[in-house]
Amino acid sequence: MNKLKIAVQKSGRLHDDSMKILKEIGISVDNGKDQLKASARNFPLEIFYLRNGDIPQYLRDGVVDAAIIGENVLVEKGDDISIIERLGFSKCKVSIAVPKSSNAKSLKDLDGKRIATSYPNTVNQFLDKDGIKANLHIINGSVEIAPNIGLADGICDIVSSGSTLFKNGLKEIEVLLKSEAVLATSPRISTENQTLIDKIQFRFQSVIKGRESKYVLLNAPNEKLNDIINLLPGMKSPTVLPLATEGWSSVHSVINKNDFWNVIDELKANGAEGILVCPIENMVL
Ligand SMILES: Nc1ncnc2c1ncn2[C@@H]1O[C@H](COP(=O)(O)OP(=O)(O)OP(=O)(O)O)[C@@H](O)[C@H]1O
Ligand SMILES: O=P(O)(O)OC[C@H]1O[C@H](OP(=O)(O)OP(=O)(O)O)[C@H](O)[C@@H]1O
Ligand SMILES: [Mg+2]
Repeated sequence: MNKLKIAVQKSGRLHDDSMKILKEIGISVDNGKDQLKASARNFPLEIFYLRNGDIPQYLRDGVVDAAIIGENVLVEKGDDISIIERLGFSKCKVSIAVPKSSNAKSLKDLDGKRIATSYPNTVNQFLDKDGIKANLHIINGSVEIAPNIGLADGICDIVSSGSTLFKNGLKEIEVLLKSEAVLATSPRISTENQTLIDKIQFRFQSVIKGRESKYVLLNAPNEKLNDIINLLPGMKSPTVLPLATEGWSSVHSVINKNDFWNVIDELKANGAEGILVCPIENMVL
């Protein structure tokens, strides 16, 4: 039987969240940690466990049909690869940083200087855009140490919490790009497998929408129902059911999880009581 081949990072920062989201879209695999390939039990799909940095080439060659990969890796070496879904995890930045004592305020100030990085193509794209030149020192890891050992005047690397920069006496001066895990597809995907990826993409969308939303239940005095409903628009409109207690209703709605904290005080001020906020597994619109 024809199977969709999807790559995930073998080990590293993307692995666990990639496996988690595959599980949430209903793909179940035997623990494949020590295997390089695993078959799903309940979908025509094979998972290939690969290095994140190698995945763009596998996609380009059509060895895999799709992949969960860091967007920054596609900027670096996969600008011909299509992103079909942003997955909302492994969020980070690719930034320029310099020693705290440096006067440089942006990449432009590193004209003619030395920059250490694992992302030379990305840095070059931005250098070319600004019409400046720098000497790139390409290293595979521990980039933040380079200025301290006299190897570079600045660095370009991944920044998330900023603690690695801080520990190495560096400061961020420019964010080149923001990145998150994405679902990307091969330019050589077959029509048959495109149909399978469409099915999978729909499932990813349902899970991501669900993760962004909360199901809210509350009790409201009837005279305040309209005000409360206006605060909770819901997917179509909120569900309103009478409570056994005269003059009260139960209101059910779906709300963006970030919006909830913005309306909670107003809900309470309008007399809402017994507010429950529940996670949503999937949301099919
Ligand atoms: N500190 C971080 N916080 C959030 N996301 C990060 C962080 N560091 C890296 N990432 C994201 O996770 C991806 C994988 O990072 P990781 O360090 O595990 O592997 P890698 O060294 O880039 O890849 P490989 O699998 O080729 O060894 C990166 O491409 C980036 O998108
Ligand atoms: O801003 P922070 O939260 O400190 O994260 C940034 C650090 O995380 C990544 O390294 P990682 O830990 O993945 O190690 P690696 O260089 O071996 O991949 C990245 O290369 C930075 O060094
Ligand atoms: Mg890393």
